[in-house]
Amino acid sequence: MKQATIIKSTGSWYLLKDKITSTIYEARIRGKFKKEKISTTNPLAVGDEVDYELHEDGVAWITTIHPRKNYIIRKSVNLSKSTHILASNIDLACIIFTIKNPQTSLGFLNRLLITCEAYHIPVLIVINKIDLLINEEDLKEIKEVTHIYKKIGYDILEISANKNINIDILKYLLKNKVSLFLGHSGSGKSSTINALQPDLDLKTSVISNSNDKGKHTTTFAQMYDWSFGGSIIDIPGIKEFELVEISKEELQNFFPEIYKFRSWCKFHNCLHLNEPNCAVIKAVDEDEISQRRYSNYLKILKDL
Ligand SMILES: Nc1nc2c(ncn2[C@@H]2O[C@H](COP(=O)(O)OP(=O)(O)OP(=O)(O)O)[C@@H](O)[C@H]2O)c(=O)[nH]1
Ligand SMILES: [Zn+2]
Repeated sequence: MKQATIIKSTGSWYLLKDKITSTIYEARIRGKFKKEKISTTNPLAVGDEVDYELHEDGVAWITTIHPRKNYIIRKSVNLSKSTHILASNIDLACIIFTIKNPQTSLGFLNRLLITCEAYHIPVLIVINKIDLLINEEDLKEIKEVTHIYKKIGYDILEISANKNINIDILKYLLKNKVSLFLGHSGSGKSSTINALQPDLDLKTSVISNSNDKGKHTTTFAQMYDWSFGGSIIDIPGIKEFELVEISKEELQNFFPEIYKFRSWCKFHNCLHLNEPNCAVIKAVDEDEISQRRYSNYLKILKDL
């Protein structure tokens, strides 16, 4: 049986890349196979590992899809109740964060982190544009941000895409992994990708939907290989992740440092608001949990 990775998925046809030869084939799945997976509008997503048979006409027929280690979804635009899998089997999400030009709020960073936690995607926080940080205040902020997130256990790397600072280290961290770049508009995702590999040139594939008289265009995710090993999944239109649907009770599970202390709270259903004998509030008072993170937890909790 031949094995491959899906590198492009439009819902009706796919591109896959053979695991051994790296040959790319147009691929299809049988109708029966499709119907078994009714909960999503697309049975196969970029990143999926599959088995296939190559037919004489050069078309690869997908026979099996391997279990996904993780995936990200988006609510379908047309069918509000169903979901659409955007990508799967992601090894690393690179969150591009900036202290200034533009200033990325910690709230925004936290929302991306919560989403990655919920999807079980490992994260690297990349602080870009460090060439701009020259005044005392900026340097203090970068030190504090680094301290807060390192203490929780997140990996952090300072870079400058434009001044080529630490790009070699980033390359090393991305090598042989399937990654995803997330961040605010203007944070420097494209610049960073360009610094890593100038000739990569992510092309946004726009395909018009023939049922819609060509008016409607849809963009699809696609996987591109790095020349240094590994690949990046480009998902047009997900400049920023939306917060996944989570309940008030679940939120704390996605703040690793709150999750760590919760079992010592007096009440098993403690939300760490103002309950008596709350181990999380105590940890905040003792500076074991960052006040800024905790405040943001409360804010997100309130908004849920
Ligand atoms: N000073 C400085 N500017 C940078 C750096 N990286 C990116 N920029 C600038 O920031 C601006 C935005 O960079 P982009 O790479 O387009 O940002 P993006 O995240 O891809 O933005 P969207 O496509 O809107 O999501 C550009 O003017 C870049 O030149 C850096 O390391 N230092
Ligand atoms: Zn508590």
